[in-house]
Amino acid sequence: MKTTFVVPDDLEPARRDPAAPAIGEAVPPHNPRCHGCGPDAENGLHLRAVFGENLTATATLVVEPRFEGGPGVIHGGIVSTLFDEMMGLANVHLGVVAVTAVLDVDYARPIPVGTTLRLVGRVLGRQRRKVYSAVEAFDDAAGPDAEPLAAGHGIFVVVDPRAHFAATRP
Ligand SMILES: CCCCCCCCCCCCCCCC(=O)SCCNC(=O)CCNC(=O)[C@H](O)C(C)(C)COP(=O)(O)OP(=O)(O)OC[C@H]1O[C@@H](n2cnc3c(N)ncnc32)[C@H](O)[C@@H]1OP(=O)(O)O
Repeated sequence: MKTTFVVPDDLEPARRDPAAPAIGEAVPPHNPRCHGCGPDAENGLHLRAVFGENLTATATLVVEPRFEGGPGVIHGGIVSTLFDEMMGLANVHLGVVAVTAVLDVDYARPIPVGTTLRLVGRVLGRQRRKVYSAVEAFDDAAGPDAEPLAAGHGIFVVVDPRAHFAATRP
């Protein structure tokens, strides 16, 4: 990967919220209308992620023709959306509400329509209100040792949801 995103080397360890659903359980959607994970989002991505060890969340997604950008390949904006969402879902381990401040995407390989992607989001650590997270997308058919097709990083900032969404929630 050729990203220039810098992960600080002095991150504080992130701690799992004891009240979070157990490892192996589904990550609850943060908003039923969320375009990434919401079951009620018309035309949404409907990602279903599962909590994993080491503050990870994993999901699979088939690249449907409606996700096409260049001929026969996934649109880069869809990859960005998947990455934002998968890191946001991994952050649920922490029991905080954190919104995206920075999203960095390394598009390493073209991803053909029809590919089954395995998406793995992971919390790297914290720095005051910031949560640093990472994500990778693999061809699920390529086996466990395959290189990622794309990878990303994010900085999420912990907010008070009542104040942050006060003006916008229905
Ligand atoms: C009751 C209601 C129920 C609700 C139910 C729950 C809903 C749960 C929804 C979850 C959602 C997740 C889903 C996926 C994630 C999205 O897609 S979220 C949507 C996209 N993101 C947004 O809309 C965020 C828009 N931006 C903002 O609101 C504000 O810029 C932010 C991010 C909150 C930061 O503003 P702020 O609170 O004033 O923070 P500020 O004090 O400036 O900075 C705090 C720290 O972050 C750093 N920082 C801030 N911005 C940046 C930046 N752009 N670059 C680098 N560093 C930055 C600062 O430098 C500072 O760091 P330190 O000084 O500690 O080193």
